[in-house]
Formats: sequence, C-alpha cells, structure tokens
Amino acid sequence: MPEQEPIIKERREDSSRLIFGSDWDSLVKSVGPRRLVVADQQLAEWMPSVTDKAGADGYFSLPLGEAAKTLESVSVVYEWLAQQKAARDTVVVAVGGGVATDLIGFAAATYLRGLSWVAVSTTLLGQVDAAIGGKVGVNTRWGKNLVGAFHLPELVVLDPRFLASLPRREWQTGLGEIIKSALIAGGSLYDTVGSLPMPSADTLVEWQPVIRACAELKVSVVNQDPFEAGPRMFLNLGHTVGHALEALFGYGVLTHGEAVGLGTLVALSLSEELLGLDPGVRAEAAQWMERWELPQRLFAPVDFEALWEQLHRDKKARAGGLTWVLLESPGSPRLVKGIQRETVLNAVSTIL
Ligand SMILES: O=C(O)C(=O)C[C@@H](O)[C@H](O)[C@H](O)COP(=O)(O)O
Repeated sequence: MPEQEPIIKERREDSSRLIFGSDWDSLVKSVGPRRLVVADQQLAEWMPSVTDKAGADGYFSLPLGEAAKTLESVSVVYEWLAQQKAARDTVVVAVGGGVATDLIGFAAATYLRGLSWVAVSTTLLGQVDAAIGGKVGVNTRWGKNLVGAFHLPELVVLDPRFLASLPRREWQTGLGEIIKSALIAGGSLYDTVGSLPMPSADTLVEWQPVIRACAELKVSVVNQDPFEAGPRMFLNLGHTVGHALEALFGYGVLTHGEAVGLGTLVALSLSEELLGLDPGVRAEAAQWMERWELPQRLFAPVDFEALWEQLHRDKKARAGGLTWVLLESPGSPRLVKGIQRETVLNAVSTIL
C-alpha cells in the first residue's frame, strides 16, 4: 500500500500568526502546496508582485466595497475557485481591506467546507482589526455581517508598503477602530494614540508602533476567547450602534470606522450614565476625532424607532435582550444588559 498523505489538516484554535513588514514571501509560500490569490479590484497594480511573492498559481480580482460585501460577490469567488479546480489543500490568499478579507475569508471558510487562507491586509482598518481574528462574513439587508463564520487565517500579513497610498478617508476609517482599541486597552496605547497627528504616508513611522499594538491586542483577546463567548465581545465597543447606523444609512454611506466612531461616542455617553465613566474620557475621544476629522454627529436625521429595531439585530443580543459594551474607565470595558430604551435614546441624541 502506498503511504497515504493526511488529507485533513489539524484544526487550529489559536489565533493567526502576524507578519509585520515586507518580508513575507517564504512564510506565505510555506502554508500549503498551492496558493490562489483573490483581491479587491482596486489593488490591480499590486497583483503581479503579490502573486509572485505568494508563489501563487493565479489571481482573481473583483470590485469590492461595503455595498458589494454580499453573498452574490461570494458566489463570484466560488465560481473562480471552481474554475481553478481549488482543492482541499489549496490556500486562498485574500488581498485587500476589511471588506476583502471578510468576504474572501468567508468564501475560503465555506468552499469545499473550508480552505486554509492567508490575509494580506492593505488598509489601516484591516491591519489594526478586521484582518485579524477570523471573523469572516458578509452583510445582508437585515444587518451587518449577519452571515458569516469564525475561520482563522493561517497568517496575517501587515505590510506597511500598502498603506502609503491610502486615500484620506481610508486612514480615517481605520482611526475609528484605533480609538476603540485604545479605550479598551487603556494604559500606554490610550496615552500614545491621543498625541498622534493625522495618519498619512508622512506620519506612518509614528503610527507604526500603534498599529502593531492594536494588532497584538486583538490577537491576545482572540486567543482568550476565539468564538466570542466572553471577553472578545469587548472588541465590539461602539459596534452595536455603529453597525445599526451602517445598515440604516445604506452600506458604504458611512464608512465602518466613521460608524464605529459615532457608536463609540454613544457607548461612552451610556457609560457615564450607567457606570460613572469620567466625562473627560468622552471629551478626549471627541478631541481626537476633531483632530482627525472624523464625524462626531450624524449628517442626516435618523428615525429612533428604526434604529431601536435595528439595534436588536446585533449579534450580541440574546433571548433576554441586548448586551452593550461599555467602559468603566479606559482599560476597563464591561458588558451591560437590559439598558432601557429612554436611556439609549438620550445617549443617541448626543450624536444627532
Ligand atoms: O473581532 C471581533 O470580535 C470584533 O468585534 C472586531 C470588530 O471591530 C469587527 O468590526 C468585527 O468584524 C465585528 O464583528 P461582528 O460580530 O459585530 O459583526
């Protein structure tokens, strides 16, 4: 009898390995015998070099953006994987920002019941948060990321070269998640973030340690609680209201980071009311948002009834109602249940 190759890889429950810098070729090539690159179409100019660095057999790109983060786009990826005869030992290399790694990661999680994948993250938002931790999925008209899976990438590539050419709004959307991370972590991350200028290609060197700290914070939380049964919920600070706003305004109208920034202000206001958070924390977060030109108020009115209904589609909701992530002080997030409608209404009015 010829010796049989093991077909099914050992399932890893620990978080993905982060690779900082531009020297990722050999690690990515070592992940599996065959690699296929799938990317956001906006990255067309990078594709020859990425395909070469990944030692991939081929690449495919599709137009992506929050509005295209749908099951239809996932089907387009399935179609290409089928044409390429992707097999159980094929590795999908997903290249792009948060939408790309969420969507392509979801295609990898579900094609042939799960292919290994690598996330090559090309945006600030992706590098500090979205590409890490294996939450993959797509939006539906009922809610944000409502269809998805937990499927950890084998590697997450955080190469600063991709960031240099980001447009201003992409830097800003990343800041929404950085503010969230600084509030959850407290300590030196909170102190450092507050002193930094607007991120850009020129100030990237100053931001690099913060990007690394946010990425490492995320890995450590995900390692403690990979399937979000407890402390991983803290990473959702600002997302209950943020996701509801994204869905209500239409995906892509507010960026994810803008929505999370607004949602964080609401969460901080609730935290003052319910946990005695020092109001100086919200004032400080607002100052950062002012400096980085993130919206602190909604540009159009929102119907509170519709928002209240949308909030209840949050993935942290359980039979007993919503679970909110609030803050007692920077570095001390708390989960709070059963907040009254009137209290939420008052907190939401601070961003109207
Ligand atoms: O990884 C997590 O866990 C997070 O909650 C991080 C969030 O910043 C991220 O936007 C996440 O994708 C949202 O997850 P969801 O479960 O609320 O859709």
